[in-house]
Amino acid sequence: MKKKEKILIVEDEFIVANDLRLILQKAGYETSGIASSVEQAQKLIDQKKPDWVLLDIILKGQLTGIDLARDLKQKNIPFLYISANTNQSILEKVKETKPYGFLVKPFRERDLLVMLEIARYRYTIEIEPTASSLSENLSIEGIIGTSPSFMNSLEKVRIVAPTDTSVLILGESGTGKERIAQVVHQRSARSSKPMITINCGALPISLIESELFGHEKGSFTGAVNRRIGKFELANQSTIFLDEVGELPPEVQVKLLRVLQEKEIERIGGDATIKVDVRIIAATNRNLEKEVAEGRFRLDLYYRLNVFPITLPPLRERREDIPLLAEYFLEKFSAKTGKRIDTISPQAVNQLNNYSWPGNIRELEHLMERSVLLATGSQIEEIPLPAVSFLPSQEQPTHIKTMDEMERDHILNALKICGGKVFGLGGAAEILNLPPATLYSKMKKLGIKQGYK
Ligand SMILES: Nc1ncnc2c1ncn2[C@@H]1O[C@H](COP(=O)(O)OP(=O)(O)OP(=O)(O)O)[C@@H](O)[C@H]1O
Repeated sequence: MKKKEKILIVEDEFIVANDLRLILQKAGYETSGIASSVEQAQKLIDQKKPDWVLLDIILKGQLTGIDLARDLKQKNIPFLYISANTNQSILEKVKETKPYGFLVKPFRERDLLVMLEIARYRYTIEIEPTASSLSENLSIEGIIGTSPSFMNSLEKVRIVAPTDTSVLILGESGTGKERIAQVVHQRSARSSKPMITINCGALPISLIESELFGHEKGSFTGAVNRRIGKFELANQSTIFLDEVGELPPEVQVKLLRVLQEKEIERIGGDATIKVDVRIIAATNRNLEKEVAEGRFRLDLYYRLNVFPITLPPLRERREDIPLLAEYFLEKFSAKTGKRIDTISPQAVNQLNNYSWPGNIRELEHLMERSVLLATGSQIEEIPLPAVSFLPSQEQPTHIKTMDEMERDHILNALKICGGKVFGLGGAAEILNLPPATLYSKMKKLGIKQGYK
């Protein structure tokens, strides 16, 4: 070993912790101390900056080793679990944190040292490519995310971007469709000209046509000047048709004609104008359903759906939440001049447990608000909207009593947790309540256990 690596032991059983310390020291490692709770560990991490962390799962206090692992991931400190707890639901959570290993207690000295050696080897060979692929994502396009589902979409972007093929970007609101459209354009031979964007859902029908194709002076009341439409402006560049699913049928026909003929006519004009435009369209609607229900033309759907790219909702790429949160934290602390560099484990917990109906945009706004509200150097709490826990049909129509509110809130937490009350991923955890308190509240409010 060239330099003595510093290892922090996070373990609440003193005898095991001390044993670990002796084994490590004998093998030539330096120990950065012993912590028996997440809070204590965080202090030691800030003070001693360990190279590795050995992590037990159940610790003193409310937070577990898995909560700390999420924090370590953000700080890029590698870790290994040492625990007797091998219950399947815990292992699932453990896997999500991507540890460098898991040692089952009780263990022999040799088991620990071999696991550590392999983990250190893996870390040194992995850290390089990980850092460079991340920095490529960050610095070239400002696109954050390394989850498999998102990487899959990015791979499609890389393949289609340099071609002239039409692209259809699908995904819920706020998943980054416009951002990805920009990347497609920037990575194409058309990038020297700006991409022209039109939001098909934001214009009254009477204006869309003249927005898209332009009009001649005097062609209708109010057309006091000639106007160049977006298609003409996008000549030799890319046009981004956002919310294409909102286009009214009359305009769908005209759009189809442009795509087929590659020429436009300004309203009130008689000349046809050749245009060379690459099409990127996006929608958060299910276009197949729109076609089936007669709201979207099948022939236009075929024209647009040449190369579909679906962006996953944030709740299906949860691994990316901490990365994105950190990215926005940096962005907004730089913007406001506030020095905020960490997110508390409680707040990380909130981020990880929320359903993100507004996807990346919602996360971006919440991080901006959190930065504005923060008073110290850490984000303590994320101001999540309370009502989004309520399914829309249960939105309050009368003023509820506090008991009713509490009952609804607990029922919703239970629903999200699949009826699980205590333990990891249980309602007590996401409500930040001791299980006994939650049980007594449930009893008082008449909520039966086993509710799903
Ligand atoms: N991968 C990403 N990394 C960093 N920021 C992102 C990423 N994807 C999206 N964003 C940011 O999230 C916000 C929402 O993205 P965008 O407007 O592209 O979503 P959208 O799917 O087009 O939304 P809508 O359907 O509501 O128009 C933007 O501020 C964008 O810059």
